[in-house]
Amino acid sequence: MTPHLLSVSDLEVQYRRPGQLPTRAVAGVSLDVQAGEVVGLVGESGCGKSTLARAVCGLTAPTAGGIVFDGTPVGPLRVRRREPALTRIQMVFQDPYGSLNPRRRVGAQIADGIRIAALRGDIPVPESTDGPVEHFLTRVGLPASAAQRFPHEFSGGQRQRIAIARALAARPSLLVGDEPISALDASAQAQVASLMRSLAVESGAGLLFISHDLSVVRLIADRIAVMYLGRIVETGTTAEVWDNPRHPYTQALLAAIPQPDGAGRLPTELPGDVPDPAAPPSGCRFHPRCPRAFDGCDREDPRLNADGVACRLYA
Ligand SMILES: Nc1ncnc2c1ncn2[C@@H]1O[C@H](COP(=O)(O)OP(=O)(O)OP(=O)(O)O)[C@@H](O)[C@H]1O
Repeated sequence: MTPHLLSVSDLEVQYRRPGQLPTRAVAGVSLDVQAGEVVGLVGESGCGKSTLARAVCGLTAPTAGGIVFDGTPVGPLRVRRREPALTRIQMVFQDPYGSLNPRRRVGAQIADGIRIAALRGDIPVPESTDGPVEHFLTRVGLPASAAQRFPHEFSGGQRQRIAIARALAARPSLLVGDEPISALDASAQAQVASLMRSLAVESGAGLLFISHDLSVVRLIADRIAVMYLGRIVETGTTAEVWDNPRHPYTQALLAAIPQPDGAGRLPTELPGDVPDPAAPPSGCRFHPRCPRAFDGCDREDPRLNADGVACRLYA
């Protein structure tokens, strides 16, 4: 069997602040991504998606568990030492304003990615980066003239395309998109998501695409993992999760997607907000909001079963 490109096992990430209870933002997550595969990670704000993404990229230290990327353990120390192998993970963030340098021309920023790949020895050091920069701009649907301009001269969607071009220029084998479309207007969202999918798949890279929007994720993902309060509560192929959601939380997420006729897709409503991960509910973390909770859900804490669902209804 081919080893996974990315293998996350039983990962825990806690934030500790003096005088406060530790926040277990990621509370035992296992997740794999294969080369050429698109995995969508969905869940409400605060469920730990960004923390998981940052740990995968070596930007946040795990408290327990492991992350192995292409046979190499990932940890902040390895990233700080600038281990070349880990530059094969490239991240696209929610806010391209924050991730692009406003004072540098777009071409120079994409050239940084090209130099990263050259330093790693994956491509020869180019005599000039002009040609490769134009190539990556074209791949993300921007004209060559964009290289001479500055980020503020572009729309949000175009800036995100620039961030994607810069990430791709570093020849990643794993692309991690942390809410890369949530700051974009509706018309740009599906375009940018589809672009990330096609460019990742064409180059044989894996894509971990994080979003709170299940309706966009299902357009591009091969598999979906649904996260709730630091845990994955359901995982399966996109068709399985979309057509036959089993966990009451997944059902509720789907129910919240507006339909053309104004009605929800499923007759389920989800009360309340995601609880504070510093003081999670006892038993199943979802039980206080679960419309299908029954006796014992406040005591037993279900883990993902062999069918990819963490719920006592399917024990
Ligand atoms: N640096 C930090 N220090 C303390 N707590 C943090 C820190 N970063 C995140 N948290 C907490 O960890 C939990 C998970 O946050 P995280 O940002 O990973 O979730 P998310 O699902 O990505 O949400 P969002 O989409 O709003 O970013 C939240 O309760 C958040 O308040």
